[in-house]
Amino acid sequence: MESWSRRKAGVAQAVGGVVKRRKHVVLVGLDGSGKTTVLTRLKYRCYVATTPTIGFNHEKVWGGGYRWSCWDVGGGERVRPLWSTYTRATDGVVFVVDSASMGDMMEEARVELARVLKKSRASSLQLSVPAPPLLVLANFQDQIHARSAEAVASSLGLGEAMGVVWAVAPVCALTGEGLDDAMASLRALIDKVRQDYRRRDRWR
Ligand SMILES: Nc1nc2c(ncn2[C@@H]2O[C@H](COP(=O)(O)OP(=O)(O)OP(=O)(O)O)[C@@H](O)[C@H]2O)c(=O)[nH]1
Ligand SMILES: [Mg+2]
Repeated sequence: MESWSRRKAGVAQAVGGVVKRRKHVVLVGLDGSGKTTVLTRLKYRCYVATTPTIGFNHEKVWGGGYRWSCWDVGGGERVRPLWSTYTRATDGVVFVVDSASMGDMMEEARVELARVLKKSRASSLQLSVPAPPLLVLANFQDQIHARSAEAVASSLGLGEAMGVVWAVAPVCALTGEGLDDAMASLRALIDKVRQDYRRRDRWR
């Protein structure tokens, strides 16, 4: 009898493992910031030459020891209004930045980030789900003039007023440096947001 219930528990655990869903994550950011390079690096574990993304790319990838369903949306000015379609009800938003870019590009990134976060918060409110956390990838860290993660956070105006849980990770998509740590920290942010939301829900 005991061995039967233990076997049943084992089966339940195995099934639980299989049905556990991949976390859904969306890569957004200005054109040329390295989104597709990040995606292909996570998928193939090597550098793949890219061309500008017209629509989107989607891949199932591993990163930081977790499975992800990863959407990479083009960053050209004309397709940016489409970002919010992808960030709606996602588990996490990844904003990719060229840390070595000129000040006016950083300012453009700040404006676009604020815009996409505002829309993401609004749709989460509408769907009664927690706002997805934000991970900023401070990419191009191989460049000599690359800003540090702290400097990128400051240039993007990140702070408590953002209304979302956020973190900045220094990475280089060209070599893959920092990407696994970044994805692991995104997973931790997602878990924290879920736990906080459940805890708050219990007190309502
Ligand atoms: N040196 C360096 N080059 C990078 C890095 N990441 C990406 N690149 C290069 O930057 C260029 C643009 O990268 P993409 O990944 O195509 O940029 P994207 O954000 O997908 O651009 P769109 O699809 O137009 O939105 C490519 O030539 C990449 O090889 C990096 O960390 N360091
Ligand atoms: Mg691209």
